[in-house]
Amino acid sequence: MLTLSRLTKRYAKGDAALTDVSLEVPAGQVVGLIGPSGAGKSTLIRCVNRLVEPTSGAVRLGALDVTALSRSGLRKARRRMGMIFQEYALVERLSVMENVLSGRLGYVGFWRAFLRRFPQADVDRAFAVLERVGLLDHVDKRADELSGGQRQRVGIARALVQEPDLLLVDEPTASLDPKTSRQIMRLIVEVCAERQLAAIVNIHDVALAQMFVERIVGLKAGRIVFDGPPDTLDAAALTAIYGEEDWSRTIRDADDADEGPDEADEEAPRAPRPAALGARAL
Ligand SMILES: Nc1ncnc2c1ncn2[C@@H]1O[C@H](COP(=O)(O)OP(=O)(O)OP(=O)(O)O)[C@@H](O)[C@H]1O
Repeated sequence: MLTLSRLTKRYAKGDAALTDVSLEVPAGQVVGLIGPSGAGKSTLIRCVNRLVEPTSGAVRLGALDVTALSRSGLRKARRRMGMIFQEYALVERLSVMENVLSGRLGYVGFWRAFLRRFPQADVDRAFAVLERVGLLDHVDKRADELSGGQRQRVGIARALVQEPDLLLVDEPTASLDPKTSRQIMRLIVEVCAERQLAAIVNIHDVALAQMFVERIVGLKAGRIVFDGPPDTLDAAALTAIYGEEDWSRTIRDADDADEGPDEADEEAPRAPRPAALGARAL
């Protein structure tokens, strides 16, 4: 369980980017974080692993108070938090396998990492995650020989090889075509279910989020203004998040929601809709 309690971030000279954000994400749940540009989505994700230091409030992962950790404690805690980026953040001249193994750097000593002598158990783990993301045939390819979708699969494998409890995902599909975007979202949701990972996915594409995640959180000007299942994200909620607009073409109505994505061979996992997770009017 990831717990954010009254998380606030005020950048130097800036207004508050996050104000009193409280959120609980249980193991296995994928939250789609939506909101207009500048709403604080990236700041929120980065405050969780303290790439950005929160000004106040607390982040807990299970029983661990991440906000109270020293530098060395934080290094260890970050092993438990996999991060996936929009631009993949791969080392272009390194192979797929080497990029994935870099996810184990938090576990191996400096010299082993420097000499790229990873323990066999790490190599075995890397093969296993590469098989899961469908890249076993590409392990020796250089990262710069891959398509965008394949690169993002490497990014996902690198996060998974850490054996995290939590995935922090920042715009994973922003550089991908619509079909590849669905495949990547599907993969993220599936691996979170398989491994019982909590995840926060920062995503601009509302329809894509609605298609795959079981819970949507809407941020506006650093505050949570919506929290509920995707089929409760109606015109009023979208207006609360983004402002006045004709939302009729954006909203997936209940009938569409039951149909799921259109490719028969790529049925999206039906996100559970826990009865307890009602929309919060905020
Ligand atoms: N390093 C920084 N220094 C000062 N202000 C910042 C910094 N990073 C972000 N901000 C400000 O904090 C606010 C939230 O920014 P953030 O990048 O978290 O929003 P976002 O919702 O992720 O936006 P986008 O969807 O455009 O990526 C914005 O007003 C932004 O200008």
